[in-house]
Amino acid sequence: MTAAVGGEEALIAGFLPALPRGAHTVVGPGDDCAVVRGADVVTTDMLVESSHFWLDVSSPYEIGARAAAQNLADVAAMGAQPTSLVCALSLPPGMQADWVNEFARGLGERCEKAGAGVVGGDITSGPVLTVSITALGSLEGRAPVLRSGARAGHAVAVSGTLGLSAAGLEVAAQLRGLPRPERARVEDELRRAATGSPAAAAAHCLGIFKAPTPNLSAGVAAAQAGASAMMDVSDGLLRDVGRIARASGVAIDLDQRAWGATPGGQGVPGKLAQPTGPELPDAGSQPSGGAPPSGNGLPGVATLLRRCAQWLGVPAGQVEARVRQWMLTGGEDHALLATFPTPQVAAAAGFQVIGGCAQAGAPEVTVLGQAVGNVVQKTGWDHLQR
Ligand SMILES: Nc1ncnc2c1ncn2[C@@H]1O[C@H](COP(=O)(O)OP(=O)(O)O)[C@@H](O)[C@H]1O
Ligand SMILES: Cc1ncc(C[n+]2csc(CCOP(=O)(O)OP(=O)(O)O)c2C)c(N)n1
Ligand SMILES: [Mg+2]
Repeated sequence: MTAAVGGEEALIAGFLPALPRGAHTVVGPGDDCAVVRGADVVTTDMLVESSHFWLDVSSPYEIGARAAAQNLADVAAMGAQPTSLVCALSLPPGMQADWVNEFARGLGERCEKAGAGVVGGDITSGPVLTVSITALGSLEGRAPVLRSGARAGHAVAVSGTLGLSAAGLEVAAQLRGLPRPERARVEDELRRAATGSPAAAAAHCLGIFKAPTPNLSAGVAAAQAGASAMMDVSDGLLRDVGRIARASGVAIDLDQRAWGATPGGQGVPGKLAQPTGPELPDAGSQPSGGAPPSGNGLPGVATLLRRCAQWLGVPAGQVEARVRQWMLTGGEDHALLATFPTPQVAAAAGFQVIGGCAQAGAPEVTVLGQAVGNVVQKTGWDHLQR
């Protein structure tokens, strides 16, 4: 049944039961406004078909989950506890009511897990599917963790994964380029892939692209531990590190821990993504089939990305450079990026240290002391400059 058949009211009545009420909700959906407690921070992010997702790749459940995750990560990045969210949907002609119900289920489940209610929204029609979310959160009496609090001597650290969504986007693009029967065969291969195989890595990255799983509780943990600055990585690590550096008036140098290698270790020289520039050490030569990335931090992420690169057919000599590019410039895993007074404080909050802050001097962001232009061509995503 298309969403149009029962009209707006029937559609809304159909999916409302899938939406969590939330512990901070005084008045939920159904009136002109919701009334919520705990609205110290507010953020909004839109997702637009073909700019953020493809309807032939992501399920409605995944698009709902992703819309929630992207916005909840912004709340967490202030050191706030997400409390509530409103969701506006613009539906293209012919959309099925079941599609909207599944979207609501994905959105609702992620919000419920995060402790947030879905307290209202809007439905309209338009040429492409558009989702617009506004999320609110409570600081629970703490000061917000801004982008501007990093100081010279502070450690730079992340919680979560880097580069998986960017690699997953390439998997999605490769699938979309296949003729129909071949695509079905490859999708089946991804579904059945054996643990530790390149296909399993590709399937995992594709899953993160479709519905990222940021570690939302790390936001409050970082704030409680004394994080000095924080944001979520949506546009790419180097680009977003630059935003903290500029807001705080510090210089930030990242080291090889950012792409899963050991600092000062005997890295095997790897090729850069560009033909020119100095060589950086790679993350060593963990073979595919090594330990799974879960619980293994950024080195585990690099291992997974190497396997995904293999599945994508990246030539062996370019794999290390591609893994580095994904981890340094890929956004949308929505990892939390924070600075802490010391590396020990960062580690105690569950963050992985990837660099440090120094007195400002140009350039603001360097990688092992090198200008980022020597390391990658683009630092991240910009909707208006692609
Ligand atoms: N249309 C807009 N009107 C007002 N402020 C905006 C608009 N678009 C973006 N901003 C603000 O600019 C800043 C940067 O936006 P953005 O890069 O989207 O941040 P984020 O990655 O946290 O979503 C944010 O503080 C955001 O609120
Ligand atoms: C179909 C498709 N193409 C490309 C991308 C890649 N992409 C889209 S937006 C984006 C960066 C995040 O931007 P935005 O949604 O504006 O988040 P914000 O910075 O506002 O948090 C990236 C890497 C994608 N997710 N989907
Ligand atoms: Mg935004």
